[in-house]
Amino acid sequence: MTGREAPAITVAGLRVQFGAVEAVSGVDLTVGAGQAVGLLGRNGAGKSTTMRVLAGVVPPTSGRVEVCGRDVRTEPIEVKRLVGYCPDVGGLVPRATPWEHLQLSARLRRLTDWEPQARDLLERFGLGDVAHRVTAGFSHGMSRRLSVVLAALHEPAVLLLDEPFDGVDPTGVEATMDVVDDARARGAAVLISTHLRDLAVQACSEVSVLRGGARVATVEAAAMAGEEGARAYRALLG
Ligand SMILES: Nc1ncnc2c1ncn2[C@@H]1O[C@H](COP(=O)(O)OP(=O)(O)OP(=O)(O)O)[C@@H](O)[C@H]1O
Repeated sequence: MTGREAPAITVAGLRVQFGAVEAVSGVDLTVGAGQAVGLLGRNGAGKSTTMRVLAGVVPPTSGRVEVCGRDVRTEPIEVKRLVGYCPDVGGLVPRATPWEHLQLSARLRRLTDWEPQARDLLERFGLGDVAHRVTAGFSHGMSRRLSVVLAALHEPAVLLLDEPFDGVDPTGVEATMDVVDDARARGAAVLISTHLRDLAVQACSEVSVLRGGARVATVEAAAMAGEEGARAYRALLG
């Protein structure tokens, strides 16, 4: 299968073991080009670990994980090139400014003509005024916003957003929704892990629910909306 024919994200029978802890014990997931899928589940369900495997940060213990047809195990550099990843925590250098983060990211990815896109993203996320301030003093929401900006800079084929809405105010949420919509419009695949069910419904076409490291359901996002969706979600959480 060539990269062009493959789904943007393929996860089949993923297991991840950390010593005695089985963080992921059977996740299957497919995200096609132009699709956004939400990952829901309780704390410790395995959402971030699944994201980390897709980002090439954590190796799978077993299973098949591919990004645009590239195996995360055998083609990690190519996978990192294809993916834009907003981790759930960390990832920012306290002594560096947003602009320096963007410069570094652009250099590592050998991007050219990236500055207009970087300025546009910083403005959209309300970070224009702090572009040259070190991130050490950033609030949680500001750091989240910058992490989304960094994930989106190179217009990746696969956008992985882990808790992008956590502690983010409504304008930041709106900017993130725009980034997701833009990504889908240019044919990228988006995977969003969040505890905010309503925002997952808003951003995504499908939602997968993880429980105890395994996928228990994949449903149309609309099925998770409102009071009825809340009941359906609670039933899936067990
Ligand atoms: N590096 C690690 N070493 C040991 N255990 C880990 C490690 N990373 C994750 N785990 C464990 O794997 C399980 C799944 O964690 P994960 O962070 O993937 O869950 P999550 O669904 O993202 O949770 P949350 O919603 O709280 O962010 C948890 O039991 C966690 O303690």
